[in-house]
Amino acid sequence: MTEYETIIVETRGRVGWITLNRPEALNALNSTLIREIVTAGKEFDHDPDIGAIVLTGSEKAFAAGADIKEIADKGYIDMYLNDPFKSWADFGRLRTPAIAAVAGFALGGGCELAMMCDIILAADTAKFGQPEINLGVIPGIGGTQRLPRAIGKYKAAELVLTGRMMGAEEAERSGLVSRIVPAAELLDEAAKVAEIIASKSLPVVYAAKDALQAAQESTLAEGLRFEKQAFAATFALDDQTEGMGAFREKRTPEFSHR
Ligand SMILES: CC(C)=CC(=O)SCCNC(=O)CCNC(=O)[C@H](O)C(C)(C)COP(=O)(O)OP(=O)(O)OC[C@H]1O[C@@H](n2cnc3c(N)ncnc32)[C@H](O)[C@@H]1OP(=O)(O)O
Repeated sequence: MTEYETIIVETRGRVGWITLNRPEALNALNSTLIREIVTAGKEFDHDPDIGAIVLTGSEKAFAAGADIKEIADKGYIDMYLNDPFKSWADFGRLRTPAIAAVAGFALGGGCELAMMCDIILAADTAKFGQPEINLGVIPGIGGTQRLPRAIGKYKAAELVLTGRMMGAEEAERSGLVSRIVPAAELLDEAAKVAEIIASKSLPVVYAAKDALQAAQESTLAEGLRFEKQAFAATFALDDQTEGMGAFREKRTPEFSHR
């Protein structure tokens, strides 16, 4: 089992939990934290006994963005050729559904990390934003691409160009978060959602996630073609026979993940 310095990694049943743990810096994403989140995510992704991942921070901050103190003195070549953020692409490619449970600040890279997840549950204390413009830079790990897709061009432009933060209610109204829950219930709700997903057939969950991803990355015609194939492929699975058989027999399905 890998040892971690800046995150807490646990397995609860079929759910893998990653808790960011740099409270002194509001979970600012330094190179160690980035490496550890990506490593833990990939380890869960390779474990067939894990059916969902929850990613969370503290009550005060999910993550306050890239570690400004670590990158402040870097130059163009450091950021472009040596790209300290390139491993985030691996997190974005995880096949296991990831749920971001966000309380407090999710800013800059923190907001971008939440948007790499499939579901965002927000505590009523959550605050989202892309304040990079205040630092003389722009978002660098997907903010200018995923935010407009999530909340629309005009809302995203206002946030990215002004650096304004938005609270949980505005984020929910805008379509950035799946649901708001009272802060005290955030982790229990995230656990419930994750356990429900993890109770389904793993290959079918992967297929559903792939199809949802295709909706973000392709035209409607391409996405519909992708869905048609993926849907037909589920009929090759034992779990389709089990799921539909269980419905006919009025019992709960027992998926074998095959
Ligand atoms: C991914 C890419 C490409 C870009 C980015 O993400 S750039 C970063 C974007 N994020 C920000 O600009 C947010 C920066 N943080 C803040 O504005 C504030 O900390 C706050 C509004 C989130 C919270 O303010 P508060 O007054 O409640 O707390 P602080 O005293 O400011 O913070 C406590 C402690 O944490 C350190 N901190 C906070 N954020 C970062 C960060 N992003 N990088 C490094 N360190 C951070 C802060 O300096 C302070 O520690 P010290 O007292 O030891 O300085």
